[in-house]
Amino acid sequence: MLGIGDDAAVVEAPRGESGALQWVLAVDTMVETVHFNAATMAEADVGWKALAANVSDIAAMGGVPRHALVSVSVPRAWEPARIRRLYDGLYACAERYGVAVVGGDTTSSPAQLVVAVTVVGTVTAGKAVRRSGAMPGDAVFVTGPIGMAAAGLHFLLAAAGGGEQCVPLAAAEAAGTAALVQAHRRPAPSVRAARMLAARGTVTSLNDVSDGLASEAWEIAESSGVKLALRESQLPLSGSMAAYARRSGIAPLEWMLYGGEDYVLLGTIAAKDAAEAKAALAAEGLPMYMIGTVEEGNAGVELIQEGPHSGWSQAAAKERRVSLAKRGYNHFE
Ligand SMILES: Nc1ncnc2c1ncn2[C@@H]1O[C@H](COP(=O)(O)OP(=O)(O)OP(=O)(O)O)[C@@H](O)[C@H]1O
Ligand SMILES: Cc1ncc(C[n+]2csc(CCOP(=O)(O)O)c2C)c(N)n1
Ligand SMILES: [Mg+2]
Ligand SMILES: [Mg+2]
Ligand SMILES: [Mg+2]
Repeated sequence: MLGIGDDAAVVEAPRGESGALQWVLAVDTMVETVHFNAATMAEADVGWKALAANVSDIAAMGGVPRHALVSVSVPRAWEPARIRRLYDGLYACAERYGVAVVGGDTTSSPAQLVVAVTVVGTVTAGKAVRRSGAMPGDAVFVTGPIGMAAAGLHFLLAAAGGGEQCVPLAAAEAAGTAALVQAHRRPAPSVRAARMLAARGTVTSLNDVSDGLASEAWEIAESSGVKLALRESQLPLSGSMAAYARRSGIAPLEWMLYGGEDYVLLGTIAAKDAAEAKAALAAEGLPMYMIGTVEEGNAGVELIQEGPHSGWSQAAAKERRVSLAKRGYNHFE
């Protein structure tokens, strides 16, 4: 009802077509040197990703993102054109996901750029999907490949060589890493997939992958009081990521489990609906990868690896289980 221009925005309380709605609220912040630097992201990418990370949290509740408030703290030295470009990217994301930017705040910053976005969404009353509903027997799934964003970051930092120039996409195209760089700069949260899955009523938990698959799996495991057993061979491995990992001498599994910033959804679904849900999403061109199962037991995450492998004990020749560390991106380590 009232957007930018007054002390606060006014929005109509939502009324659902088939019943009451509830608000879904989230905020996430991006800080220069922590979440990006001059080499890894152009201004427009920062704007896109700051909103996308929030849209992803709304998706992870099974909600629809609707309004955003954008707080920017801008270094004094910035040309106005730079902040305009940041907003071009932010508005491109807003348009893509049907979000109305209804306000925000602007301050100077002594040195670094900080962007904090608050998103308001809605969900059918009582239908928000929590992290706590996973049940033994459920199937575990993700809605997209993982590890690509971390691989993209690795490429960008290497290509920048410590310099301040934003690495052009053409450099990534030449190196065959454009998809990785775009996964890092322009994540595409799974809003449509989440809506479709939540509507089926068989999805028991959801969490978006910001800090890494292992970390998000641990969050579901702890919050649901279950064990998640992930099968390594089922993890969706992007071909370009695997190729770049090989060239860089890095184990792709490290990026897939602990990289983060994928902004795909990790979730659990009643086993009897898994195949049908996957087919329903596929019909809309949306991926859904079954990557494991929920088991009874102490909260934790295990990875099932398939052998044989040199170095494995005889008993573990065919497959073995390893506990995954509760590790991922941590702001204070
Ligand atoms: N400083 C804070 N004050 C109050 N609540 C907070 C604060 N930081 C986080 N929370 C709350 O803790 C919960 C988990 O937050 P967290 O930021 O880990 O979630 P996330 O956005 O999914 O993860 P990420 O920040 O990695 O994207 C949320 O309910 C969030 O609102
Ligand atoms: C220059 C640069 N260095 C490191 C990283 C990696 N990184 C930063 S924050 C984060 C997790 C998500 O953040 P949050 O938990 O705040 O949502 C990750 C994986 C990066 N993106 N850019
Ligand atoms: Mg957060
Ligand atoms: Mg989240
Ligand atoms: Mg988040």
